[in-house]
Amino acid sequence: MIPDSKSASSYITAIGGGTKVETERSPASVKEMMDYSTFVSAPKEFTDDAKLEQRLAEIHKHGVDTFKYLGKALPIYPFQAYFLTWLMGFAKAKNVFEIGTFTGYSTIYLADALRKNGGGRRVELSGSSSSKPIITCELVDEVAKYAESNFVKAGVDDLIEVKVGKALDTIQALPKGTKFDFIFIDADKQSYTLYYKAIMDQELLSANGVMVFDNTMLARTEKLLGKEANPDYEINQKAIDTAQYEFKSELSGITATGTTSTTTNADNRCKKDDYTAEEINELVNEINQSLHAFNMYLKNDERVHQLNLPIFTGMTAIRLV
Ligand SMILES: C[S@@+](CC[C@H](N)C(=O)[O-])C[C@H]1O[C@@H](n2cnc3c(N)ncnc32)[C@H](O)[C@@H]1O
Repeated sequence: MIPDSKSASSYITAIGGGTKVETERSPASVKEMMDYSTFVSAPKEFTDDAKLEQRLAEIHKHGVDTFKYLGKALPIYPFQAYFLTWLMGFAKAKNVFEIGTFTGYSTIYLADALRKNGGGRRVELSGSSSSKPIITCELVDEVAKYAESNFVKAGVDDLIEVKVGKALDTIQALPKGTKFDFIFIDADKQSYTLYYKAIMDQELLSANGVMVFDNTMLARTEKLLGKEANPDYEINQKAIDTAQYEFKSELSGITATGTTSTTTNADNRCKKDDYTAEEINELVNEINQSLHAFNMYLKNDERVHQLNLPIFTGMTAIRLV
C-alpha cells in the first residue's frame, strides 16, 4: 500500500533526522535496522576477506580523522556496501564510474565486487588511451592521493584510476557513449541533477547497467513533503553533523558548476567552525531543495526506471527503460 503523505512524512523524518522510527511494527533506530539487515544479509559479491575488512575499518577511521576540513566526511555504511555489491553482481558489472572517492572506502568494495564478477573490463576511451575498469572522481588532490595509497594497500590499485578535479568536467571529458555497467554518485548533493543530466547526455550507462545516487533523503526531509517548518523541531546532533559535512562538500560543487549565485554567501558560511541552529536549518533546507528537485526530475524522466529507497539517508537506484 502506498503510504499517505502524513505517514510517509513521519517515517522519512525519522530516517532523515536519525531519530527513532516510530511505527508499531518497527521501534528500532535506523542504525539498528541497518545493522540487523547487514547481519542477516550475505551477498556473495561482498568481500569475505577479513584482512581487507580490517584495512577498510582503518581507512574509515584514519580518513575521518585526517580530513577534518571536509567536515564530517563519511564513507558509506556497511549495509550500503552490501547493497552496492549485490547490485554489481546482479548487473554483472565489469566496469564502474564513481563520483566522490574520499578515502576510497566505497571504491575498494566496488573493486572487490568487480573481481568477484570476473575481473573487470577496461573502459575503452577514444584514441589510444584506455583506462582501468574503475574510474573514480575526487575534487581534492590531497584526498585523492590518500585514496590511491589505500588502493595500493588493499591490492586493488590495478583496477582503479582516480580523476582529480571537478566531477562534471570529468564526465564531460569522457567520449560520448563510453559505457559503464555501474555508476555510483556520492558527492556534492546540489550537483546531483547536473551529474545525472550530463551522464544521460553522454550516454554513459550501459543498457543493463545500474546507477545509484547516495543520500537522496537527507535530514529534515519533511520539508520535501511540503510540511510547515516546525519551530519546536529539535535538531539532533547527527542531523547537524550530516548537514555540515554535506554543505561543505557541497561548496565544491557550487564552485565547480558555477551555476548558483549563492557561492559567495556559501563560501563565507563555510569558513565558520560553528553554526547556529538557524544557519544549519538554512543549509539543510538548501540541500533538501536541491535533492527534492533532483528526485522530481528523475520521477518525471521517462528514459529511466528509478527507485528511491529508504536505505540509511536514502539511496536511489536507476536503470534505463
Ligand atoms: C561522501 S564523500 C564520498 C565517500 C565515498 N563514496 C565512500 O563511501 O567512501 C564525498 C567526496 O566527494 C568529493 N567531492 C565533493 N565535490 C566534488 C566535485 N565537485 N567533484 C568531485 N568530487 C567531489 C569530496 O571531496 C569528498 O571526498
